[in-house]
Amino acid sequence: FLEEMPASGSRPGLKRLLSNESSAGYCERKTKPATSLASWSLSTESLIGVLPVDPAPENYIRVVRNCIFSVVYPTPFKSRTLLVAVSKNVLEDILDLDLSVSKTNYFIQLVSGEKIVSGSIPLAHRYGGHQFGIWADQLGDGRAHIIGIYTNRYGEKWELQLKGSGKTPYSRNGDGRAVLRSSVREFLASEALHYLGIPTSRALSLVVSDDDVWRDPFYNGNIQKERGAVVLRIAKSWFRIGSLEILAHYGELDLLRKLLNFVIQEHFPAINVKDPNRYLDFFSDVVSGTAHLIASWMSVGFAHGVCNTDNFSLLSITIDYGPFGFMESYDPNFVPNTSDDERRYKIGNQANVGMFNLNKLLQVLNLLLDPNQKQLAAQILVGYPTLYYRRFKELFKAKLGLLGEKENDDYLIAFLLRLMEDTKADFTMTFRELSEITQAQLKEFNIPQEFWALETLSRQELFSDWVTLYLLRLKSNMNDSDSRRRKRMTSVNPRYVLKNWMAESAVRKAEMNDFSEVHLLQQVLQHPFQKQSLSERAGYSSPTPLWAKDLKVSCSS
Ligand SMILES: Nc1ncnc2c1ncn2[C@@H]1O[C@H](COP(=O)(O)OP(=O)(O)OP(=O)(O)O)[C@@H](O)[C@H]1O
Repeated sequence: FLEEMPASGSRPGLKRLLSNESSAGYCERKTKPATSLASWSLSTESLIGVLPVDPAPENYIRVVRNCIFSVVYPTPFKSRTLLVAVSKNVLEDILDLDLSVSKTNYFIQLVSGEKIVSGSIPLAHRYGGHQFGIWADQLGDGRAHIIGIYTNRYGEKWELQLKGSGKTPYSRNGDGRAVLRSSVREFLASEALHYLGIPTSRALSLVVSDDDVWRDPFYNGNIQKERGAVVLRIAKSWFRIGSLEILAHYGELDLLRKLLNFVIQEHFPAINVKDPNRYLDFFSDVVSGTAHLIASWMSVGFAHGVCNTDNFSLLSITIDYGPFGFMESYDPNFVPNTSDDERRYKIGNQANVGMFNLNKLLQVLNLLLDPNQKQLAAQILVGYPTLYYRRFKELFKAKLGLLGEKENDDYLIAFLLRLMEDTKADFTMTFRELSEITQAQLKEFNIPQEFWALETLSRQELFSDWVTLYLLRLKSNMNDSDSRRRKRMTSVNPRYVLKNWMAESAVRKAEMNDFSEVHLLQQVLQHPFQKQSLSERAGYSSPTPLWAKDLKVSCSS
């Protein structure tokens, strides 16, 4: 992780925005969540009142120019639908609705795309992007519909989007659908990242239908029948780097300016939209937000899997849960995406790919900058590696319980990661067990039997050297005690992450209409830092079961 970064540069002055705040930060609510949807309203007016819409009203696949959105209604499933899961936290704390609302017919109709809240005009967004490093031209929401924006009791605006809800003008060769398998994964993982404290889109609900959807999961001609599903997901904004790239590519510069001004005005309140340097400030925020986001992925071993520019949010939140994976045994070459033959999106390369994507954003912004601003923007990008590495180090120091700054901290972190790489020790559980073990136990190499990850790590002959250095470093923590260290470390080192085998186990049951493990994982992953008996019994902190040792995740969704 440490060696693959490009050389660092100077750090630009930065105003950090990003507020995908966790609900934990909310003050206690004064009003009760609504028990009916009767007066609950959604609208897309705040988008389409400002940003141009495709003049063609018909829903057919086409090249679209000079607009940001197409008006297009979701296509309801033909068969019956079933509500598989709901996030109570999203429903109550963000959307101000009582859980009882999710039991109503109307709710299921809304979250499956069968009905639209009266007055709200559903939209598909036009965007482009670089996929695997190559310009892909027009992409757009080919199976997603923004069904409205909700303004909650804090005045926050949240965009509600269905994924898997039917064809749009941007569907290209696709069927507009998503399958249950990938929808379970997106539903669980986006919520899991939120509870790990990582900025992300959230998921309100997961609906499955009996509609047939045909997929070739491993692109080997083995086509199988699956079931269509829809996730209702929410974000403050769904705009991506690709949202700007398409406008730059087609020379739609007035529209580019308009969209940028809109994004800044709506989502970057610290930037004055009249300031001639606003695009520089915006770039600076996106650069730091992206650096922080990727560092936080690394801190929990999360590999996004498809870091294309159309999957990189302008708000630096995690979006598009495709063939993502949480790394199990530590390996910087870990690639969750089976179709990424060149390993472009391996976990150890995510920070570099972030730089590539930010450079694509820079190329777009350069069209609107004067020569002096262009120079400054280039310097901002040069500062990205430093920002990334600083955040990475902060997070890994916290994972090791280190306070203050010591000369050898980099070495201590790199040394441990190297030991983990050599032994293939489990990433999540190594850090967790280091959080749970006492210094006295470590000193005596008295590793409790159930600490299987540390046991693996200890097989490396240099383990004892590392422990000696680590214990020495812990001594230099000011005003600390071992119990305080352990408490700190257990609050940042999760015991449970959504490993592929867990998601797969839940998916296999869900395909048989048994949603119990989806619900169990949903519950467990809301408290990833707390030891839970149900989760222990399910083996979620145990070594990967044998059946899942060579599990591969399909990229087709
Ligand atoms: N089955 C499908 N039908 C139509 N379009 C699709 C389908 N699958 C993917 N696409 C489109 O292909 C592009 C890239 O796909 P990708 O899987 O990265 O996106 P996605 O997961 O559908 O969307 P998002 O990034 O919003 O989560 C997007 O424009 C997406 O809308």
